[in-house]
Amino acid sequence: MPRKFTVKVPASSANIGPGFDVLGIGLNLFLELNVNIDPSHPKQSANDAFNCKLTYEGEGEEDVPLDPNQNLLTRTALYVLRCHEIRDFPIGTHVHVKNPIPLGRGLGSSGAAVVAGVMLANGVANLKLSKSRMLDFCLMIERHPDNITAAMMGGFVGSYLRELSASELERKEIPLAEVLPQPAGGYDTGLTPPIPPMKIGHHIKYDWCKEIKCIAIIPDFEVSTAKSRGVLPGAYTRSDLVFNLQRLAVLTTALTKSPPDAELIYAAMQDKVHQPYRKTLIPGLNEITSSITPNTYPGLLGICLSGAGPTILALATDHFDDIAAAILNIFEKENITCKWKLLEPAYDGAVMEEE
Ligand SMILES: Nc1ncnc2c1ncn2[C@@H]1O[C@H](COP(=O)(O)OP(=O)(O)OP(=O)(O)O)[C@@H](O)[C@H]1O
Ligand SMILES: N[C@@H](CCO)C(=O)O
Repeated sequence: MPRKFTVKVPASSANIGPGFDVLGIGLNLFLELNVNIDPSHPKQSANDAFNCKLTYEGEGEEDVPLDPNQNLLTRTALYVLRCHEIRDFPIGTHVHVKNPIPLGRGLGSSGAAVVAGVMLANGVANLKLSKSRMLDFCLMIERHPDNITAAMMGGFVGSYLRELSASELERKEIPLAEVLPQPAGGYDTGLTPPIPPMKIGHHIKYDWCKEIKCIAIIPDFEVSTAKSRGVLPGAYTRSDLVFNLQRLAVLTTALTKSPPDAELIYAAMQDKVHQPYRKTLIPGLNEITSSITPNTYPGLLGICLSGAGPTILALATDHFDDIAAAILNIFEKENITCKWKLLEPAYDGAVMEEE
């Protein structure tokens, strides 16, 4: 019997200033997979490894590999399938990807792809995994929970990885290349995929004051998360950690209150753990986070780097065009062009709809 279903996964913004690797917001920009399984069309092109034909439109269409052996989405799905002793996609699987999330810009494109890959495996093989169990699989691949949790669960979330026992650590502290061998056929060499321990990630969904909108200013260059993590120090001073913890504690509640308190939120979105180090990768970041304030721009609540950058996230209740123009202007002085989007939280997170 032919089957059709759709998977939709939101973009996300992580950190929100002081909440490095902790806070995330799912955003209403959705990676979409249209999945069609028709056993009467077993093989359609030379690239159809593992019974899967992959087609793609949108952000990344020039660069994203369409070989299921190489593509992050299908490699993730194959990892989950192999953990359930399933070798291939069902015969005649066609996955069409529509992606509006820019790659390598700090809007959680890789987190969305990983979540979508896990949901794809769950859907094609009817594994009936809960969202919480699917999160475990995602966290084996992307090992900071902020984007992944926001993409899977939606809304404004705080998350942590639980401390694992020594025997669980043996299974989790596995090189990424063993979880996601590239090509995905690496499992054929006899490697058994490492099955995730249960409940690796824990999260809480905060309320969100609905008047607060999210302005994303997206520069036209990429900064890979790996590179942006590479510039961070291995240790911090106590005063810098306390600075962030104090603000984090205030921010998670400040963003739930109506009307929002701009002075409180602006100060609570300051950070000393990642943004100061990342300004070497993102020209203009320092000026943007220090010169555009609620005093000079009414309606603005706070500004931060989105995820690992280079996108800037501004939270605001009003005057969105003026705030975006001020940020675009600073980037322009650095010869950086940008596009911008007015977004809102994606409250429901990832969804699968069967036709
Ligand atoms: N839809 C997709 N299909 C296949 N691969 C993707 C897709 N989206 C992202 N990727 C892979 O993830 C990489 C980008 O991941 P990276 O973590 O560097 O940035 P990001 O997730 O966009 O930003 P951040 O983690 O800061 O929010 C891309 O270069 C590509 O390899
Ligand atoms: N918390 C992560 C988000 C990017 O994936 C970082 O800032 O590096």
